[in-house]
Amino acid sequence: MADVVWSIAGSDSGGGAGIQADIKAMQSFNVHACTVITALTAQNSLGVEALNAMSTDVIESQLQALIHDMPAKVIKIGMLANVQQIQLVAEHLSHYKQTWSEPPIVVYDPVAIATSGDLLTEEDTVDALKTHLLPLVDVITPNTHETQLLTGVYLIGPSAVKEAAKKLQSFGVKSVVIKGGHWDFPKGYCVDFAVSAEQEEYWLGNEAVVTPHTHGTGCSLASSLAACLAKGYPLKDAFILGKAYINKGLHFGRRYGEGIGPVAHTSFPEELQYFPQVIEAGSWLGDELELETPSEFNFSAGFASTGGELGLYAVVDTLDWVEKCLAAGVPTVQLRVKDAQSPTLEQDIETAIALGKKYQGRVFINDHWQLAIQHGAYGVHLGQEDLGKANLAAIQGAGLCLGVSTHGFYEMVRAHNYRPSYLAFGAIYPTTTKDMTGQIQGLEKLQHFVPLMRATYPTVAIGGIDLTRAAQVADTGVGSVAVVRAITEADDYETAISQLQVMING
Ligand SMILES: Cc1ncc(COP(=O)(O)OP(=O)(O)O)c(N)n1
Ligand SMILES: Cc1ncsc1CCOP(=O)(O)O
Ligand SMILES: [Mg+2]
Repeated sequence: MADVVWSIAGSDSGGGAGIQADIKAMQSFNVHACTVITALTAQNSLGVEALNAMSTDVIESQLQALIHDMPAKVIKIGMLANVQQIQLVAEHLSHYKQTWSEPPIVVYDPVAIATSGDLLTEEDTVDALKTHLLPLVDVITPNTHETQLLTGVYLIGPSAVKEAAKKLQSFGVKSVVIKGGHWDFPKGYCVDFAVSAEQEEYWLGNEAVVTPHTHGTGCSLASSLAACLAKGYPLKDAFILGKAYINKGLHFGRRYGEGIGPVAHTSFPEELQYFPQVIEAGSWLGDELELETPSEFNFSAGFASTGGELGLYAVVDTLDWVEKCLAAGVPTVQLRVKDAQSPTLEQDIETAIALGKKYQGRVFINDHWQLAIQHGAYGVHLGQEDLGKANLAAIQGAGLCLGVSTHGFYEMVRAHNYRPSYLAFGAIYPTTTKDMTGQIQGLEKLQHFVPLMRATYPTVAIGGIDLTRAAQVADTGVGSVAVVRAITEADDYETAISQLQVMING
């Protein structure tokens, strides 16, 4: 199925919000937008002059036209003008969810009040939304006003935001994204909260972009998030990309009429400056949000520098392979021993570090950071789940380099909080070396990861890379290619190493 997203929403004659914003945002993420128009607003940059709701027959005919010809991966819903519209759309969604072989993901941006302050829906709709629509919604993206309207929870602080999100989930919504654009907490910041269907909570935040040209931000965020979900990105990635897209759009927003202008529609965000921070416990924003388990880690200090890109990177599990790779001129080697009970673990780590010194190669130790510090390794490689467990301050204090695995945009922005020595992106292709189910990134995503991070970090691509794929991976501009089987299962490992080196280094 092609990446088709439907927008069920109102038309904004001023071109800044509603259907018009949705199409532009979806186009920026290279998905195809189909539209079902629920209302025609007569609107300009100064406000809403009239609202003409479509009859349910007109909405029904638009849905019928799309159902068989262009079924959606994601259905994004914006303005629903009255109870009849809510009931009709809910009936359709319920039917699609039960009968489509690939049921659509439903994203609902509960448009209630325009940026101008004008009401965009009849007042008796809240009960109908709760009864009919919310139980069918996979992701809801209300702003603070809409959250308060739907939940009755007044957002006086971070715990109230969490309480409101839980209440939305109690109405049947799976995941909740509460946008903090109108919240101004902490002062001058824009902080958003998300909780997933699995109850994982996280906050994203950045300094508020100061501009009057904010019309259409809500619709555009929900549409970019919907587009990313249609491309198969996990919600965390879709959300952080949506935020970056809006921040960039606010930066380039401009006036077209007498009043406030619309958020600009630009392109897939590939500039780190527009991305929000993933807020960690122990950081300044984390403290403001009263996040638990404050860590002693100094976020701004950063880890030792590798002095440049890492070139061919061999990930191996024996000393024999460490030595063969170093002797064949591989500049970066990782000892990856997954058996923490191995009786020779410490000895192997010590010897691998000594071999690195002998051959003047960089030897990273996977997982076993205490032994790496103890024996003076060049560096340590850790996964995302290790970031909260390992003593990063000790690794930093001992002057070791730190490499961090990332599997998507959210994780790489999170890793950026720690200012590591390099970032690894994976798995690019399916691999039999490690179970990476649900974490295959593909070349297209790598093409976005590299420009985002290359100016700030040495970059590494890993997972399923072999001689047939290394050239196209290197073409993305990634600084290093990490491989296991391409070396250890090669007929002639030395030839494989030299061929890989040529592909990577040109
Ligand atoms: C260069 C490089 N990138 C990624 C990984 C994966 O590390 P991690 O996420 O810690 O998983 P395990 O390797 O421990 O299974 C890596 N080892 N090296
Ligand atoms: C350790 C690891 N992390 C992500 S993919 C991977 C294994 C890569 O192995 P291969 O190069 O054999 O596909
Ligand atoms: Mg590991």
